[in-house]
Amino acid sequence: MTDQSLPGIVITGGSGRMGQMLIRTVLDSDAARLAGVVERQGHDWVGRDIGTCLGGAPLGVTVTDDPLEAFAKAQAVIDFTAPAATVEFAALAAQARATHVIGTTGLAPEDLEKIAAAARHATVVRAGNMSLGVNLLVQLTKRVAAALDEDFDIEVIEYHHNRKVDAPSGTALMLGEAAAEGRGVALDDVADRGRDGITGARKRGDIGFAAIRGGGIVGEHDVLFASEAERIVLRHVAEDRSVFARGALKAALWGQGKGPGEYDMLDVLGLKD
Ligand SMILES: NC(=O)C1=CN([C@@H]2O[C@H](COP(=O)(O)OP(=O)(O)OC[C@H]3O[C@@H](n4cnc5c(N)ncnc54)[C@H](O)[C@@H]3O)[C@@H](O)[C@H]2O)C=CC1
Ligand SMILES: O=C(O)C1=N[C@H](C(=O)O)C[C@H](O)C1
Repeated sequence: MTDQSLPGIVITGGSGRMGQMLIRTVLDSDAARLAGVVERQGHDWVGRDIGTCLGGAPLGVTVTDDPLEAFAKAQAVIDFTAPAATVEFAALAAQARATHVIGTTGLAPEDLEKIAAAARHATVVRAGNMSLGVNLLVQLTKRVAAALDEDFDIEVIEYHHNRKVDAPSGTALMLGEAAAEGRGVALDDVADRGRDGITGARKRGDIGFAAIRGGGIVGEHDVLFASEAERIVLRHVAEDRSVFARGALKAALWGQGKGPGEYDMLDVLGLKD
């Protein structure tokens, strides 16, 4: 029997790679209960019990395509879907006063504005990577970039599976932001996000990005600092998606009782400078 006093969590995009991992993580947790699962309209899981969708016994949670109805019965929403869906969910989670944990990447500036508006009414935790390791790497990147001058070229190289739809990855952008902050510059002024053809020599001070896509790679990120005489590489490898799901659940629980506002995983993990 599920303990109804535990915080109720809704997982959006429940059939996705992250959605399934998140559902299993919540079901395995002693600190939270699965309050709902949302999928897009027309998806063949809608109307079915999530336990049977996952190939097991019924769990008494029916997959719905009505996000507001699900959010209204929950304390938190964990959302790893797609930008258009996440913007819609941000407004609905705010309406339901549920903590909104956003893992979705590829968000455009106008999407971020809408999420910021929702965060005036509810707690939002958003990060392009929810793992402990990457968030430590963010802080390390900032420190190394601050310690080195522009004799060191900075490149962020990311590796992902062949189904990923956005580039650079959300993590690569977090690492680029950290490197820029360490250097005391704005990333928008120095980012070099695509090289093809006669590009000319590399511009001193630029922060470059490269995206590799292949097979089932879960997610790997290198931050390269290269001078004429030496190279430093900071690297994170996600061996499986559970690192993201565990971080997201931690964020959902951390958000309980927090006031409205937009937070990130550095807040959740206590890693802010
Ligand atoms: N922040 C982090 O730590 C991580 C972020 N991600 C990001 O999470 C997102 C999802 O990644 P994956 O699970 O690999 O993708 P996926 O394509 O396997 O899953 C996305 C799911 O969202 C569902 N969806 C789309 N629109 C919807 C709507 N309007 N309503 C309900 N459900 C909807 C889809 O049907 C699908 O099940 C991507 O943006 C990815 O970059 C992935 C891993 C870690
Ligand atoms: O799409 C993915 O898979 C991942 N997306 C996130 C990103 O864009 O950085 C995090 C992780 O690397 C996996």
